[in-house]
Amino acid sequence: MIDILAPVIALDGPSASGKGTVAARVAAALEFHYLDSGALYRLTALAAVRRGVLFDDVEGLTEVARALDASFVEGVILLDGEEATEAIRSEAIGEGASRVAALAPVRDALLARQRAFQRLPGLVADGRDMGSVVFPQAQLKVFLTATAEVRAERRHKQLIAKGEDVTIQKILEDIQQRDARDSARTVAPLVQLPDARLLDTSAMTIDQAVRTVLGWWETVQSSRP
Ligand SMILES: Nc1ncnc2c1ncn2[C@@H]1O[C@H](COP(=O)(O)OP(=O)(O)OP(=O)(O)O)[C@@H](O)[C@H]1O
Ligand SMILES: Nc1ccn([C@H]2C[C@H](O)[C@@H](COP(=O)(O)O)O2)c(=O)n1
Repeated sequence: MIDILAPVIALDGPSASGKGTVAARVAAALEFHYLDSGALYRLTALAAVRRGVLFDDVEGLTEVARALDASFVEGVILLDGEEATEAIRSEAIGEGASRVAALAPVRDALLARQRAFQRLPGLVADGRDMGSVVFPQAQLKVFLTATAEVRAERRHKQLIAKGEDVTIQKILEDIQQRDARDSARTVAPLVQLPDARLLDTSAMTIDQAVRTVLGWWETVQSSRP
């Protein structure tokens, strides 16, 4: 059951900005639940590919999202009962996720599933519309970003470590294309909300970013009546 009293920290930001890494660490430090909302769009894209549903088939994609058999168990992501943790991280599935995420009926189909993560003692949620649509009542909203060049470098390191052969230039182009699509779409676009705090991690370590969010959370906590 959803616990609407459970506090929410919403972290939104562009691709490869580090939101997932920071959100997971903040959640671990506070012993809060963690929602990786991008994983749901990636799972929808992967399930669509596996079922032969095309990315321009809105009805088909909506049905895939509605019927998504996905679970998150201690960092392991299952799709149809099989591990999909790594499979959803490919650049191709990221691209597909960005396309399915632009469809309003797909987003609607995934909304209740995301809100069900709001449980005591609290939730840290990362994505593009955590603070605007899914948890507009979040006690702390953060817009976490970094320059496209820094993000491309970070993603490049990540992919090289996984043995993928890809150039920084290609990653930078993909990131810029995805930023444009995620920000320009009409439904739930990626924007920095007026009530979100800006965290530019271009020149920060992961630890510094995590400490900043935890510091902001303490401030929010201490100013609550
Ligand atoms: N402040 C930082 N300094 C250096 N590397 C970082 C920093 N933050 C994140 N990283 C690294 O950048 C890479 C991308 O981070 P992460 O996957 O958390 O980004 P993301 O915003 O969740 O991406 P996506 O939106 O594509 O899921 C990871 O390898 C992570 O370790
Ligand atoms: N709340 C969200 C989360 C993700 N998306 C889209 C945008 C991305 O292109 C794609 C994959 O997300 P990532 O794993 O890179 O965070 O899903 C969205 O529209 N809304």
